[in-house]
Amino acid sequence: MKNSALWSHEAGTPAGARTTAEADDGIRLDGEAPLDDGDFGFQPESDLADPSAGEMALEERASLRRVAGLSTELADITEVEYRRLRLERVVLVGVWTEGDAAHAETSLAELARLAETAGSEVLDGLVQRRPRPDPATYVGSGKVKELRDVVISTGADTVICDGELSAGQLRQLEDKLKVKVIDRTALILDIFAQHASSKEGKAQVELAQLQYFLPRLRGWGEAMSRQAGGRAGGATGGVGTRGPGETKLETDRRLIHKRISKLRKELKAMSTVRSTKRGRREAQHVPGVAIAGYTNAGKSSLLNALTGAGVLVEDALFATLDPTTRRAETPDGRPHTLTDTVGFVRHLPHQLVEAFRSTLEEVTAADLLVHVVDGSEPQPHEQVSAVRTVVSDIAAEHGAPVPEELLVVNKVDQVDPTRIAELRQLLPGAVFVSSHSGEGIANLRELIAERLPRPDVLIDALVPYTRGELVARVHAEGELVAEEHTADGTRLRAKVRSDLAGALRPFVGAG
Ligand SMILES: Nc1nc2c(ncn2[C@@H]2O[C@H](COP(=O)(O)OP(=O)(O)OP(=O)(O)O)[C@@H](O)[C@H]2O)c(=O)[nH]1
Ligand SMILES: [Mg+2]
Repeated sequence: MKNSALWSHEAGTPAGARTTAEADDGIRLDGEAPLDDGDFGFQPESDLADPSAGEMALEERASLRRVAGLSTELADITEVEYRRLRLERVVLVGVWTEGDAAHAETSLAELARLAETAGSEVLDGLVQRRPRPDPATYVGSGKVKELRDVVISTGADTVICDGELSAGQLRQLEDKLKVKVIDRTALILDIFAQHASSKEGKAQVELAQLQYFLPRLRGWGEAMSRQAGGRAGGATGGVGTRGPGETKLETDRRLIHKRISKLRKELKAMSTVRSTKRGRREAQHVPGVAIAGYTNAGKSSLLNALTGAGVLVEDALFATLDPTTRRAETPDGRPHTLTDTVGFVRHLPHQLVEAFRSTLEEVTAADLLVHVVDGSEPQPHEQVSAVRTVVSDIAAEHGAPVPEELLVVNKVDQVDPTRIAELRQLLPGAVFVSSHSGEGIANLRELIAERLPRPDVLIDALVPYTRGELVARVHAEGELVAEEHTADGTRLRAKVRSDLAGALRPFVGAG
């Protein structure tokens, strides 16, 4: 008992929950009141007259929230109905293996945010302190009964575990708890499924879901179909009937494998289109800036603040899945691109990292990484390191160097000055901005300009009038020092990149 205190969150969001010792082996976290309406807390910005593309997308998303049980191309596979999880009233449970109480609390609060983003109502949250998750039931077997009591007393229909569980763990827990059990990975995949809107995004999510699902087909599928049978009034067999037979499982597995390879092929074609586009930008020597960071840090808001792009902003996790690229100019007039990217999270499911490879390449292919951190978060440095881990993993996988990083602390309008002073210590070298108030944005533009790669070869050339396209390229790509129109052509002194310098070589020193 000593090391296995069950913690409890009352209904509602545990963010900012108080901690009160209750008994020697148990602590109850009395949370705040539950969110009173089914809304997800978006405050439309009243100062914007026209709805931007992002706002329209948001409206659309809001009106389409929680569509359950959609059939898909794979509808003949029994388990596929679970690909869109029907989470309604959930109890969260985590195993706290290391770190202090605050860590356990933050982790569960994040799980609650994820669950709410997926559209469910969080009824309670429990954390068990133990050295490692139980191999059979995730929480200790003794605690499963306690968890069952919480499920009964709250009327929950789903339990969400704060980790990635094996098929066996999921099945055993479902057997004992008699409600649906899912893990953090499935929850994140569900959010991605709800938010995917482009063809590429949808294919990426489906691939990730199938890959997650495949190894869990047998054990989990059995429990699931039994449960579904019970809920659906016995259509596929009531409680106690067996799951899909071995032959059925084999068929399902084959179908899923087939679908996976089809998706892989499609994604490969789409990624070629994306890299061709990027290649064209690179060929034009337009430097690329990627805006990356933890989910909900304000990456899309920052893109909007820097370019007026009007992309979707939402107080939800993983609002952005499709990268948006906008052209921008430095204050001294140099063109570059800014790309808003998909957010990161602690322990980003590896299936998603793999499926979203081409999207994530936008990050590692950038000349500069603007790494956005939410300054109002209690543990921003942990989010910073979670992001850096994913970025360096992707870079290593591609054999690419990690792009230079500019750390930006956002939402300073929500942070008091003492905390800002603390953050300056904690995150040295960071720039402080507010995408909402515009504070620090001009300074950020200057810093981006400073950090962007500059043309570095100084040339002095006399370009004949028949080669006007070279003069145009110097204007577009280089930094002009002096220009003079002579009888023999245009005399240019400029700083350019090495390949343009090469093209100009025949005319260097000709005057
Ligand atoms: N107070 C305040 N809120 C901000 C600021 N920037 C963004 N937000 C809010 O933070 C939430 C998330 O903003 P987004 O721009 O959607 O964040 P994101 O990083 O793109 O999120 P994902 O795409 O979901 O990963 C929204 O509710 C924004 O209104 C800021 O400077 N100040
Ligand atoms: Mg976003």
